[in-house]
Amino acid sequence: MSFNYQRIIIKIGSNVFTKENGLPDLQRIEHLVGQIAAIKKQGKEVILVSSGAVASGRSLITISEKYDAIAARQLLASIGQVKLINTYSSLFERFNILCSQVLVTKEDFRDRMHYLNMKNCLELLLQHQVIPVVNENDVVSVTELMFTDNDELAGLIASMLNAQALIVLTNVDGIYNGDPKAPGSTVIEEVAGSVVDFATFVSSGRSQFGRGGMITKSTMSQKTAQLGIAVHIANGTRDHILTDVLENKVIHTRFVPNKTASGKKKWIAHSEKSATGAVKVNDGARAALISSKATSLLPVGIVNVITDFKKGDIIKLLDEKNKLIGLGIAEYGADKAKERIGQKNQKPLVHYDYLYLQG
Ligand SMILES: Nc1ncnc2c1ncn2[C@@H]1O[C@H](COP(=O)(O)OP(=O)(O)O)[C@@H](O)[C@H]1O
Ligand SMILES: N[C@@H](CCC(=O)OP(=O)(O)O)C(=O)O
Repeated sequence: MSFNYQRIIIKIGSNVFTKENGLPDLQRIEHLVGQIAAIKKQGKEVILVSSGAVASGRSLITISEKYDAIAARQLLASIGQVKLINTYSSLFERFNILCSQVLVTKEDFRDRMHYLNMKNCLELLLQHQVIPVVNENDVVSVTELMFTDNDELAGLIASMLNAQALIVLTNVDGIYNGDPKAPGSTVIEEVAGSVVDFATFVSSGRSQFGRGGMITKSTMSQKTAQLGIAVHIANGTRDHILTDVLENKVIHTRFVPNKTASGKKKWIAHSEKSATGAVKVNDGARAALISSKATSLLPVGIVNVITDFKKGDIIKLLDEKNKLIGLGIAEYGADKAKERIGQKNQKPLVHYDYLYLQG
């Protein structure tokens, strides 16, 4: 059985982009671009999230050791991103495909305006048959402003664009049930349903040029799959890997997407700690929500926005006595919710399918 996804995010990790000597692996990149072009020619939409700015910078300049790691990374990435995008651009050109550069920061996912600008631009690029090449803006993202790594960024892009699948290419065959190098460790081929604690068998160590390691891949993949997006973790250093993953012909790890609304609710139920915003609802809304009828939270029943949030965030629903009634995914951000407080005939703030009510 092959996977017939229409919108696919492909993430190329530092370790796939880079050779052992820290320089870009141009042959590998060329081979991957050929496969992406073939996928695109089938009428599918592809968004590429690619690491490699620092590695590309390293191939162009040597910098003195007197600079600290942060300054060195900024400098290398700033120089290297030009080379990275030029490399992709000239390789895609061979297939008459246009690609574009999209550099983002963590802040762009927190700020609603930035979020919508980014989403609208990516949609527009896809409508114009362009392959967006996304990377973190390493020049401005330093220390706490940074994504854990580009896996986190790829997961956010996948849910923002409602992709069917995210393929994460790394330098191992998938997630192993122990140390990948230890004899007897095997690749976990399928992760479905209940939440798995990967920390028990995935070590926090990362490979030579990676940033987050396999733990962030596992956490991000579980979250993304719970939102209904399939995640495949596969070995990008193997030939024909993308076509083989899509044809289900190669061993790798697949996180089965949660297709049921109840599964999504289950995931939301575990997400109280990640809830960013909170709204207070009136007694009428409370009664409607906890009744046996499937009811969404409408602005007419909202009394107050207590803490701000953006579209897609998990928010807490509190009653008039500040008791937690449930959690849900916001269909729009706090600004719009505030404008609509108490108004009739408005779009639900939380759709029933994305609403979990405390028992
Ligand atoms: N249980 C495990 N299964 C697979 N890889 C693991 C595991 N534990 C640790 N790793 C390490 O995670 C690395 C991949 O993550 P990372 O360094 O972030 O790569 P990338 O740059 O491709 O994102 C592997 O090279 C491997 O050494
Ligand atoms: N943005 C950086 C890469 C960040 C990073 O290392 O991410 P990852 O490949 O996921 O470990 C770059 O382009 O060099």
